[in-house]
Amino acid sequence: MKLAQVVVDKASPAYDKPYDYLLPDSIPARAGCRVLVPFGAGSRSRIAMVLEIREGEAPARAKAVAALLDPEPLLSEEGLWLLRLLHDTTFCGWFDAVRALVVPGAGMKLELGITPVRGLDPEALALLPPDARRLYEILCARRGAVLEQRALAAAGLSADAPALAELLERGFAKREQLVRKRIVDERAVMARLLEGYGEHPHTEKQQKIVELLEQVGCASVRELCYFTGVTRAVVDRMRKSGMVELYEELTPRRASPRTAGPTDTGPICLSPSQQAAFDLLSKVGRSPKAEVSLLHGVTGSGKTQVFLRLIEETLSRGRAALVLIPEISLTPQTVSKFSARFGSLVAVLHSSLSMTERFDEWQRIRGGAARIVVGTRSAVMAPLENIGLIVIDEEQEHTYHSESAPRYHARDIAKHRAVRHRAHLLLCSATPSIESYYYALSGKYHLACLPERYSGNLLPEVLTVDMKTAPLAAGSQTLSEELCEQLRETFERREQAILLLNRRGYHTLVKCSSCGEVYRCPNCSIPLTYHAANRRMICHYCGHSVPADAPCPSCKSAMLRQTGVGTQRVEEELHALFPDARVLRMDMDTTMSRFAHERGFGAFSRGEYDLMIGTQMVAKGLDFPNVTLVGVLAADQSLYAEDFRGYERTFSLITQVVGRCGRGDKPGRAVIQTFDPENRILTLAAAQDYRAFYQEEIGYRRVGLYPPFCDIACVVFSSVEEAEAVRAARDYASRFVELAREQYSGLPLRLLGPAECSPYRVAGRYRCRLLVKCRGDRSTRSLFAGLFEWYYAQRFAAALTLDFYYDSNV
Ligand SMILES: Nc1ncnc2c1ncn2[C@@H]1O[C@H](COP(=O)(O)OP(=O)(O)OP(=O)(O)O)[C@@H](O)[C@H]1O
Ligand SMILES: [Zn+2]
Ligand SMILES: [Zn+2]
Repeated sequence: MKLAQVVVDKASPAYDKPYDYLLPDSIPARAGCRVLVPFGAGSRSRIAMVLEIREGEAPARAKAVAALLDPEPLLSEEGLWLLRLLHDTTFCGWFDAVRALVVPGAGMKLELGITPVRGLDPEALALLPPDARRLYEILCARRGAVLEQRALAAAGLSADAPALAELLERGFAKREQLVRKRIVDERAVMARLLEGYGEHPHTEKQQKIVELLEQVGCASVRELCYFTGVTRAVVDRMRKSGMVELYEELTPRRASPRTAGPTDTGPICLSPSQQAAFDLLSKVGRSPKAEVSLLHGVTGSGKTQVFLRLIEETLSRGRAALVLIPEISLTPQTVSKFSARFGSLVAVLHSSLSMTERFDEWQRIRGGAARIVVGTRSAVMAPLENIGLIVIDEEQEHTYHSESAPRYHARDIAKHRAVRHRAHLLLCSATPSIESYYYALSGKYHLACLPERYSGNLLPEVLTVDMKTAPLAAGSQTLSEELCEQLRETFERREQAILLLNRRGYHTLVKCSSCGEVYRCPNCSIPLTYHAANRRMICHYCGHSVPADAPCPSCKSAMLRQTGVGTQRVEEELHALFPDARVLRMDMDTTMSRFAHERGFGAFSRGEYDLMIGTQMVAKGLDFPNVTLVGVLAADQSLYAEDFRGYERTFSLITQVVGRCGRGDKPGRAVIQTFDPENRILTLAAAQDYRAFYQEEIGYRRVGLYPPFCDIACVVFSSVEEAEAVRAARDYASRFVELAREQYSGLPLRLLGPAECSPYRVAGRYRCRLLVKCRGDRSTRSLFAGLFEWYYAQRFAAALTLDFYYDSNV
């Protein structure tokens, strides 16, 4: 008896596990294919992923697989292995993992459709209320099943109108499930049935198409062939005999800016220190085992050139390369470097691609046409084969950690894949994570260094301005005289400047001038931010907004005064101070549209602006040779995060932004404005002394027991009911202590909390947190798995959610 072990989409957590189904001989499913299976109450069809097919005894009351959805496996053997890895290490739902591995263009979903029951007694029809009758007539006028929402909309009825329930109850219509495949063809040739199709004699194959079209109304020819298993010729014959008509539907699509052939084909010449780093790394890359290296190079040292050479070498050995970059805003520059050198061998994957583009790229990777994949976090799952090199640029960036399920860290997945492929994993950064540097020093990683800039320039000279005493520029509340003087000189020399302000909006706080109350979001425990563009106060967590002239919520006084600064405010001050300077603002508000980054950075690099001001997206990775001044406003901002990585992040941010200037042939200078000039982190970042920062920080991590000396698991409970979140966190904590004592007594574990998250309330939900310091081994995972099982058996209120983050260190 053939059995298919499957995991099922939309299974509730308590039932989310592999199940065995009988696999009839008529269904040629393989591991990695999706199938339809009867599941749950009423045995409705659900989409499922086949993990494994084997011969075995059928379990009692086993059900059978109902249909095959993918004739070719969607997940390769490695894909299935990654699926298990994601599930077992991040404790996500099985289908969360499937979705992380499968490109959305290949996704499908089940939807509810309704079909009318035809040929009923006209008298019975006449007795229906008018709404129900209209709906019934609309259903009858269409072929096959109609999506519920669509039918209701066509009848002008709301979703809760009784008409639909009436039709269903009285047997005038049936509900049925439709599988909708969401493949997006570039230019889809669509097919639909023509009037009178039933009168033509037709073959069995043609009957299959008729049935499918009766069900879905229309479908692309590709989908028709795919689902029915017939060839295109069958459809063509039906067109000739007048049963179906074919028509073209254009899905809008952006021409990819990728150049076809490489435009930069000359040899990559390396400086002596780049050459030395390359020689070391290339030797590591030839090792028959998986290896990890850290390339630690100061800002502007040319790390990109070094790994471009490594990629070239990897390709010449017939192996593929995967390159991860932290943020989409950095993509245009990096991608153009790659396509210039490798042309269409490069595939690009990031989250702001359209479905079609992503699906195209995914197919080029799977088909082997693309041998280099460049992308953000999720690209680490790319179905690339025979990987020889994985590069993670700016490896310390938190964007490599996924904030929704599956909550994986790209670096962890990359490590596992490197082992599987016996590949070389190369981590690059000017400010590596403390963990990576620790491993590099301890010999677990290979370490290559680029101690000086490619241009031969020194690192920028840094001036720290104490905002408690320094004079402000005339008419400004945010810019010191010193910074303005530097800006003036830079503009006079026709050079460019970058200003970093780590907050968006105009003024951050909105305060009542009579009672002093700060205007807070009613759903979240954080203050609202004023945005001049639409004159509203907005919550950056949940999007809640109120008009700027709303009265004070506690005293109803209309007097609301704003304090603090944001990018818009600084932009206005700059316009007043430097009326001739061309200022480009880059923050989340100005770059919402898909191509805004490309346009903005492109214009800046062509010299169309003198000054770029923005949030952290202007701080990292960018390479503009004409930038000679960097200013940091409110440098202390991110120092006070409660997270243990707060210092690391601040150090990195400041070092990186300072590193944006003086990269060409002219020296750079940076001005850091702060209220806390004595602060150690700031002083170290100003000196750009990574080694000294590391020495301090690693001592603190060792004493406080933080990574790399342990792993950290974070369990967050949230609910609209405060008491519920608190109780769940407490119960979980006591269950944890019990289990740890009874079954895992030898494990090194430390439980902290429950404590309130910061902010405590987001989008109306209260959030409580437990921290567990632990060691990332099998027993620890089994302890957490046991706790999950316990949790789902507790029948906590459905509105309560548990989020689990595991912060492992490579
Ligand atoms: N071997 C080389 N040949 C020609 N140009 C080079 C070479 N190495 C570096 N450069 C140039 O030096 C500049 C800095 O290089 P790159 O952007 O790779 O630095 P980086 O180490 O990635 O810096 P950061 O960490 O600050 O992003 C770039 O303009 C790059 O083109
Ligand atoms: Zn007030
Ligand atoms: Zn809010």
